[in-house]
Amino acid sequence: MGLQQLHCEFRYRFSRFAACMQQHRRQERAEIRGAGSLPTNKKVSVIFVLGGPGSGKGTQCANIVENFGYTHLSAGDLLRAEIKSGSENGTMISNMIKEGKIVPSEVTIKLLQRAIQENGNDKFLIDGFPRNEENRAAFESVTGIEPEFVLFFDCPEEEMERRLLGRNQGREDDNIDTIRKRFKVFLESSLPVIEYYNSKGKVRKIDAAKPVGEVFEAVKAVFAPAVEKVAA
Ligand SMILES: Nc1ncnc2c1ncn2[C@@H]1O[C@H](COP(=O)(O)OP(=O)(O)OP(=O)(O)O)[C@@H](O)[C@H]1O
Ligand SMILES: Nc1ccn([C@@H]2O[C@H](COP(=O)(O)O)[C@@H](O)[C@H]2O)c(=O)n1
Repeated sequence: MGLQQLHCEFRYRFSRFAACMQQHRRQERAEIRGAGSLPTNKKVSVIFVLGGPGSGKGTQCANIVENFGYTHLSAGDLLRAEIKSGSENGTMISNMIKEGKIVPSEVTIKLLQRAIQENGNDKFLIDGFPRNEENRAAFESVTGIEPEFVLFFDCPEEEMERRLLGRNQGREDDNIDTIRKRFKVFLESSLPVIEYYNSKGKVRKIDAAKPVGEVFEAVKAVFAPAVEKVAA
């Protein structure tokens, strides 16, 4: 075999190998979707709601739901419900939450997938997710969903600490030791995700240190133009 023939043969074999790999990866992604009973063809619009612990995400999500027709999915609430349900992952999740650590993405994503699938709405506020780069990349590759934008509640630590210590909802992670751990995780793992979306022009930053009503005025200004566009 001449050198040129050898080169052609190599190129042919390599292109077959590359096509094979591509097909394998496509199949793998489809299988993961199926395994999570994910909406394979449900078209949804998603907004990620991010911010430090106690920045007021849940409070503002309730206002957005009431005014703009979204469904609120809190990753933390779904994890707490999973513990209560007696799931085999319950003890692991409970230990992670007590330590302020981030639960493995596959667990949280399955819960989010199920909640999206079971809900009749097609507009979701996903609160407290993605919490780190692994959450972000896994969600995108498993669901193929990209957020419309990220609503970021920016609040100083002292104010968040004051709010969490006064929340009084019996949460096991609202104690000073766990709160400090959660702040550390937010700074080290969650802020980089917000920076990632910021570099793509997707972050809508809200000054969350103000009173609830004033924060919601700023939130409305983010949502209202989108609603006006649909109505026009
Ligand atoms: N703008 C605000 N001013 C004062 N208190 C607030 C404000 N927003 C929320 N709060 C109060 O602060 C506490 C934390 O708020 P919320 O639960 O909405 O925060 P969060 O960001 O969802 O917290 P987490 O991430 O821990 O779930 C609650 O007791 C809430 O009533
Ligand atoms: N994507 C997530 C979201 C939450 N957690 C764990 O739940 C705790 C409470 O979350 P809140 O949003 O309700 O404050 C959080 O500290 C994590 O332990 C998670 O692992 N992954």
